[in-house]
Amino acid sequence: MSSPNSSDQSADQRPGRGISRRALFGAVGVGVVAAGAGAAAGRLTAPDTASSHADVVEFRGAHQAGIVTPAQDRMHFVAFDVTTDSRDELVALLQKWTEMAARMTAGQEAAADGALGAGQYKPPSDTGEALDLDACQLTLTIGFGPSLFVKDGKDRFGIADKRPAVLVDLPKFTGDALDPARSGGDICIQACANDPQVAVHAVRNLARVGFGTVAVRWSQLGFGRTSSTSTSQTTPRNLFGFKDGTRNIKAEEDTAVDRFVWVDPADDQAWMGGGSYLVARRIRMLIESWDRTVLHEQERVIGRAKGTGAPLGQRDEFDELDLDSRGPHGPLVDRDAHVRLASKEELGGIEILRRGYNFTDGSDGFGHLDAGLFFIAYCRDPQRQFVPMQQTLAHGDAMNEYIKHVGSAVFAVPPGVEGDAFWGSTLFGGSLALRDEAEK
Ligand SMILES: C=CC1=C(C)c2cc3[nH]c(cc4nc(cc5[nH]c(cc1n2)c(C)c5CCC(=O)O)C(CCC(=O)O)=C4C)c(C)c3C=C
Ligand SMILES: [Fe+2]
Repeated sequence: MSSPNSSDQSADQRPGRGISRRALFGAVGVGVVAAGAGAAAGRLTAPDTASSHADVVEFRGAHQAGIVTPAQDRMHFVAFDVTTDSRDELVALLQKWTEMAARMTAGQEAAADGALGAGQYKPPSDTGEALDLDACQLTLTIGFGPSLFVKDGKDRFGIADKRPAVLVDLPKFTGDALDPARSGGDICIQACANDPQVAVHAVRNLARVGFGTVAVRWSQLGFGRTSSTSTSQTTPRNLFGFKDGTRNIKAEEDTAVDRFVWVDPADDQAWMGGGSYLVARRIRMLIESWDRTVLHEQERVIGRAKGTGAPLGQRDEFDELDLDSRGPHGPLVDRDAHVRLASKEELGGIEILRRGYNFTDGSDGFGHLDAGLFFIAYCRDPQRQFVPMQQTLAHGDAMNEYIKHVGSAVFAVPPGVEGDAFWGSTLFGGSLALRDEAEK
């Protein structure tokens, strides 16, 4: 597996990277800035390292960052509709976005001297709310939805024959209560960072320059990662209070990552080689019902102990999940327990990489919290991995009494950008250098 894009150098120290936003406005000790930024932003869960606000995650690489790179604490996810019919305009935006993303993930303004440099009589080309903040491990990950390729039977941008066969809308699952206004989209961008303001700043600036070419269809803020994607991370908890991500695929598991996450160029469409597929599900958690449920039932539903995260009948979090273990009253892990039905042992060996976030979006007007899990999965083939897994859960999961799927989307996530490539250049052709040449 190639390098997972990770770097612990701060943006200020990186050679040839230009000046970071924070360095521009005066250097303060990193620890001070990190503590201040986290406190001001009301961070709810502790990051794994003290320096996680200053850290830069390398933008360029064989794979996009934000997939197997360590999951950050906050997320802003956005889905766009493309509003132009012009392929050239779309490609120009993807090129512009790539340059902005490379800058912002390095802790720089969206454009050089963007917030103040254009003077008093022009709108700034950086909105400014991240001026004093570090990179905060910002990652920006782009994906293309099925409707970008073909919509209402129309080949919108001359790429219909490049649509991978597995990139189709997900089937309706039993119990789905999907809101079309929170589903689908032509393009998605997943922004993750250890400070919410950094993630929101990135999405806002990308949406701002997209005006006239794309329009925001829906977006979701998330806090408190609900998975670990690296063995260096502790397992966080979801809003049911359970450790979530214990048995997730970890970046260090090269064989599993190659088998279940990265698309092989020979799979179908060569332009997707080194990419992945992203499945997003907005899952409401019926918190009030859950909170009236006794601990024994909560643990039976999940199949793990709430305190330690250990499989029922075991002692420690990472003890083996033994689905054959039995007690005096039957299987220790119930037949409809979530972890049993979602396990590779029950699903013919299938696995996915989970990278979701908790959300709370106020209340629903009926006295309930609008809270839940913004579930994100990365997989090599959504039809052979996510779909059968979700079909099994939708039919039999004991957890269904306490959750409702209300949003859904699937996107093809192209490989990473290397050299003068741009987001989507393997799909559309061309390079940043060619564009610069043409503009001369
Ligand atoms: C289709 C895939 C999955 C959906 C949707 C899903 C929703 C969901 N999960 C939890 C809480 C937990 N899930 C856990 C494990 C787990 N979940 C999935 C898949 C989906 N979950 C998998 C593949 C696994 C691993 C199964 C295994 O091999 O053991 C756990 C246990 C801890 C862990 O291993 O991560 C919890 C807790 C919620 C609350 C939820 C929807 C709101
Ligand atoms: Fe789960």
